[in-house]
Amino acid sequence: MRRSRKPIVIASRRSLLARTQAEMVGRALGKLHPNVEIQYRWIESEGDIKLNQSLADIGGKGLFTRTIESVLLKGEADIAVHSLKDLPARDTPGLMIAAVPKRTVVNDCLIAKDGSTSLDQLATGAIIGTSSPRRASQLLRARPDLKIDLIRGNVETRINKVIAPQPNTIHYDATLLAAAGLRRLKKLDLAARTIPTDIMLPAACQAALAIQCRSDDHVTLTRCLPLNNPSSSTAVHAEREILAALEADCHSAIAVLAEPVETGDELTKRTGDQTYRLQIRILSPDGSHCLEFDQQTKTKELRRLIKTAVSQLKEQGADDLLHSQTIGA
Ligand SMILES: NCc1[nH]cc(CCC(=O)O)c1CC(=O)O
Repeated sequence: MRRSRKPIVIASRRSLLARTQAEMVGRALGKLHPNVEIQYRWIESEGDIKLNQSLADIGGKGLFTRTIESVLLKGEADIAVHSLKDLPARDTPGLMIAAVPKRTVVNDCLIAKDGSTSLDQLATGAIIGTSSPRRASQLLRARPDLKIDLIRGNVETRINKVIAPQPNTIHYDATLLAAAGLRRLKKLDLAARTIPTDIMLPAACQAALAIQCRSDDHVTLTRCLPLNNPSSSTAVHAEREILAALEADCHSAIAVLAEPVETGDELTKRTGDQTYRLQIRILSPDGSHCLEFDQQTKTKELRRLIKTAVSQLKEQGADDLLHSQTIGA
């Protein structure tokens, strides 16, 4: 086959999950543009190098993504593929999200050494490895007896730290991981152990991928556009708007989920007049205080609902909860 057009260079982290995701996007782009060569640039991010420290301590959310973003800004790649939940809520100047592919299962999964598949099966005082304030506070809200211990490393490392620990290392009874990542890594038995969202609401943008490019690169933008799923995109942009408006950071125990509600109604599908359910949960580190928002609206009213949610949560004291110190700090 003749490959005459400018190649598409995709930048991504080197971790197995990041690589798998980048290759999923690469394959989809290859199918759309059979005459365009797809190349990859695998990049070591700061977050992957400083694995023994808490994410919150070493620079927070942007850590995994900013090295890759700088490669993109320098023109050394055309596209970056990220887990959208790892991207800061506001776009880096000069870059934009060109497409959000269809989002898969949003839940977290319980990975327990004894095979427990729900929180109530865990032994009293079980030690749960997580460095996520969101997961820790919701765990403690459901089960105040649990002990939380910091855990870091990529997905495979964390599974091994629980299931097959090295001698003389910290013992963990369980950890929580996103089902979406486990599925992409083909760990389907573990991905089946989902926790319902009424107990464990996911992080904003969990399970969604971001295909990012330079805002002025119209060729690449146009090439990526067919990979965009409009309802997943609307949902995650709503979630990012909420994080930005609340100025949530990596210390914040906040969960946000905007979900298209299945009405099954043909007219709704045709007119795109989709209903979204917006859920927000903000907690104190120990889970004893919890602010919640849960309402539905149509696409065209979503902006207004976000504003209502943000002002309501702020009135109820969200700022104090969001900026109090949590585990890992
Ligand atoms: N911060 C790590 C990270 N970023 C995205 C995912 C999972 C995949 C996703 O949410 O798309 C994970 C691991 C995890 O939380 O289990």
